[in-house]
Amino acid sequence: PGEVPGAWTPVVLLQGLLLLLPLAALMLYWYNATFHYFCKVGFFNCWIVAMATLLSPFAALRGRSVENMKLLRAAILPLKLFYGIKMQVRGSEHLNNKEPYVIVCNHQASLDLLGMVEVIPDRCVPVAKKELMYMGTVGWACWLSGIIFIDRHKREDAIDVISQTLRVLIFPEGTRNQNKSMLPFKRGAFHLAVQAQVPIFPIVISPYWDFFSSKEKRFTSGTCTIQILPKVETQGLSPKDVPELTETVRQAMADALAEMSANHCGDQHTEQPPLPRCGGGMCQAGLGVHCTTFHP
Ligand SMILES: CCCCCCCCCCCCCCC(=O)SCCNC(=O)CCNC(=O)[C@H](O)C(C)(C)COP(=O)(O)OP(=O)(O)OC[C@H]1O[C@@H](n2cnc3c(N)ncnc32)[C@H](O)[C@@H]1OP(=O)(O)O
Ligand SMILES: CCCCCCCC/C=C\CCCCCCCC(=O)OC[C@@H](O)COP(=O)(O)O
Repeated sequence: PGEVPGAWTPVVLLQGLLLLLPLAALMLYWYNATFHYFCKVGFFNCWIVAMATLLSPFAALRGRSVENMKLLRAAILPLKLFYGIKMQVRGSEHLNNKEPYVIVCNHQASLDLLGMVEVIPDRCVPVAKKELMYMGTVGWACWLSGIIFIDRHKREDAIDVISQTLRVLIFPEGTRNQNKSMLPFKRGAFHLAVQAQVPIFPIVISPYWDFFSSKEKRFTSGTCTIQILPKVETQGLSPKDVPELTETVRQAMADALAEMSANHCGDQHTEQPPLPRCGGGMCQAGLGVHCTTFHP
């Protein structure tokens, strides 16, 4: 008793186990939501690292250039197909603009990259935290693509770096946020637009609740809507207008997010914290947003 019968040597047992392992992984992938989630997130990260490693040498031939953003986009675009995520872009006609501008977008998760590459115009670069620069070949690929890195703890340096580019995509929440409401906005993007007197394009990516949640470890397929809102002009505005401008844009984006949430997720309504209302000054300054929307 206790002895392994002749044919069942440890080697055979090991072989059997090795055969069973992929099968067990496959079963887990289909029937265990958490395992499914980690596989998909793992694949996302591996894809990014692999693509960055493959493409960086080609990008390096050109040197640091916003033209390399095209390579980066091409590498990320197919990911939505692997994940079965349908991207719907609304309002893309608003972005037909040859002049400089500042794009502001809500930031939920790394998955925003999929939405970002759908809409980011040519020669426009995102602003990212400097920690991304140290992520091996990923950081190198980002640097080669002209992505602007800021140290969020060094305000003066960050302001200085952001001010040097004028076709820029900024996540004004400053960090990832999957809550039902948007975080208060950082003001850098709005100062930049006012200083350069260029318009702001607000972009809202619909909530991922119905197919992705890092808290609940859920990642299925689904539809994501990217809404490009009408541009907000800054001509004639001065730095003192920045706080009101920031709240006006945030409110327009919060309204769009609330509408998308209601359409997407039936019973999950967004909870918007009370915000300063769109003031008369901004409306009179012709900010290009429909203030009626802000006074329900
Ligand atoms: C195959 C290839 C693989 C590669 C794939 C990878 C691709 C990745 C690409 C995408 C990356 C996306 C990454 C996203 C992120 O990393 S999000 C994190 C970083 N982003 C931000 O932080 C957003 C930008 N932040 C700002 O603009 C901030 O305003 C900042 C300048 C950093 C200052 O922040 P902070 O001090 O925390 O807060 P406030 O905004 O409240 O500002 C404080 C006071 O400073 C005044 N201020 C701000 N900016 C200016 C300015 N330009 N000029 C003058 N004054 C300014 C502001 O008004 C505040 O003062 P008051 O309170 O108004 O008196
Ligand atoms: C040899 C070294 C190898 C390093 C390997 C690194 C592995 C990294 C793998 C994949 C990286 C995916 C990068 C996607 C970046 C998406 C942008 C993003 O979401 O950044 C977070 C930032 O917005 C806010 O950060 P916080 O929410 O404040 O935190």
